[in-house]
Amino acid sequence: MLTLYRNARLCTLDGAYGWGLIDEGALLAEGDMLRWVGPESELPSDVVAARTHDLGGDLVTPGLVDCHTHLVYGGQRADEFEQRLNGASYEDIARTGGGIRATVRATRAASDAELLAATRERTRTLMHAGVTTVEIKSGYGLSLEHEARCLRAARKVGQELPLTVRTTCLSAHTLPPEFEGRADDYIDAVCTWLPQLKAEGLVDAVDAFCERIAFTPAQTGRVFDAARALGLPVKLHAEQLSDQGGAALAARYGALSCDHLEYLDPQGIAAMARAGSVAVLLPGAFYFLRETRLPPVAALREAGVPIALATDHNPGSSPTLNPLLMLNMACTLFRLTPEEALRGFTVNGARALGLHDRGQLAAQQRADFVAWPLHHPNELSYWLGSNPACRVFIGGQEV
Ligand SMILES: N=CN[C@@H](CCC(=O)O)C(=O)O
Ligand SMILES: [Zn+2]
Repeated sequence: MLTLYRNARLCTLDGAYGWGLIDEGALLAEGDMLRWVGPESELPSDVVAARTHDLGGDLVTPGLVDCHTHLVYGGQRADEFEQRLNGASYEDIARTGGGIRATVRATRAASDAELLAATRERTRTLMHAGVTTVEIKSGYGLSLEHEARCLRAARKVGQELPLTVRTTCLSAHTLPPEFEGRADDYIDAVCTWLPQLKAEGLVDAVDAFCERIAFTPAQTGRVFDAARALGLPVKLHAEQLSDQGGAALAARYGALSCDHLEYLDPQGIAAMARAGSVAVLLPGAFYFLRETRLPPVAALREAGVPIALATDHNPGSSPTLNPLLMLNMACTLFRLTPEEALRGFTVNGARALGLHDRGQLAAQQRADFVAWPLHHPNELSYWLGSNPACRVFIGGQEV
């Protein structure tokens, strides 16, 4: 059954460059896939659509892809925000039992129902802001039982809501207190959990935090070996607070993406370019932690590394559910162009998840799109902190 969506100003992002604007455009979908995209005047004359939607002249973009989030957690960390404003650093707080470990305590204390309800609410907020595909990481459970609970909550939300949820196992996020002084033993344990979590259908990818306050490159490599043995793709929190050579390591495993990257060096960039890994930049965390070291955007561009953006929603370093604010911050803080920012939150975000059937408006792409009451796509990164009332279509259905 064909459905026609007409009277739209399309921003297709089709091709490698440019907005791909089509005035008075139309989309034709069959089921959840686009079959034809173009000017309404060129719609094939033999098309008989069973249903027609008038999009009222709105700007229509591909659905947003939030490719890096930590949406499953208990509690919040406003107290640490206050501590940092009184002089403590993110690393100081982490080293004294706060930070990720504080959220691990709150997550373990939350019931299954509370975790599910909180995750559902956060995901729903993102969806109504234009997100049609979201990645959700574990990483605040840090035991087999609690990591499984977090990943189940993410999977359940993907079954309950119409958007696509991709799950990532981030058990190597930080060392849980019961393994204090035994980081290698903890990594051994994580490597034994992965087959069980995968067997339950809970894991689409594997991630780790390679950093002074988390795991070494050698420990990260062991997690990646275990992922590779299971045929699972990897991603990495790399070079956020220091240069550990994490991106180059991840690239050797063909990583889908390396994320954060403020301290990425030229060797890391070259390795990512060779491996085809996406650079996921996270302006929310950069802003919220008041980082000063900028990710090497110009060098990434020059090397042809695709750049994606994400909210990185988490309670410690990026407590935002506002994708358009991330577009604005990527432009103002990282000097991305508005077009690069939108590509980062659509087609390149999809690539960072290994998905090639979404992120552009073109035939054979999913019918995931957003109708915005705006005239030009550069406004998506312009209206600072406000969210235009958008209409979100996932698989051709308005949500
Ligand atoms: N960098 C590591 N992980 C998260 C923050 C975790 C936290 O502070 O709770 C991030 O992506 O920013
Ligand atoms: Zn993260």
